[in-house]
Amino acid sequence: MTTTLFKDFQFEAAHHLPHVPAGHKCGRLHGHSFTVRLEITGEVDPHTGWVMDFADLKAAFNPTLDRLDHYNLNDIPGLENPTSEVLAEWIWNEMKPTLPLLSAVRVKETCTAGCIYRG
Ligand SMILES: Nc1nc2c(c(=O)[nH]1)N=C([C@H](O)[C@H](O)COP(=O)(O)OP(=O)(O)OP(=O)(O)O)CN2
Ligand SMILES: [Zn+2]
Repeated sequence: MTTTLFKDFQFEAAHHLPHVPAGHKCGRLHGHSFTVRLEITGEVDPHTGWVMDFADLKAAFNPTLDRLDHYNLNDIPGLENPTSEVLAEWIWNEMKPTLPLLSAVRVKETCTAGCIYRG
């Protein structure tokens, strides 16, 4: 039976959305405390009792997190239109090669808004 585990990460970043209608609040430069949840789905190893070590998940994501934290997301190649949807897919594409068990990326911009990308 498969099990899904997750780990949450937080980073601060600025962005604006270049394709919103004129006057839309998100066309202006502003910032968020973003939350990213990585989900990993796989078999629980009967010896270790885990799908993978949370510490290994953290170590795998840290280089990507460092590329996002305290940057203007619009300046990062691939994030010129940094909606939650685009960011979630971008993180998936960054992480899937090193985390083959990755099953979902959740991005939250605010306490009440976000999205989930499942590949
Ligand atoms: N589908 C999407 N819609 C919006 C995105 C997005 O990434 N995908 N992003 C934004 C803005 O980045 C905005 O900063 C966040 O939107 P919103 O939830 O409206 O922010 P508020 O904190 O102002 O929300 P309230 O609940 O109204 O206080 C916009 N839309
Ligand atoms: Zn925003």
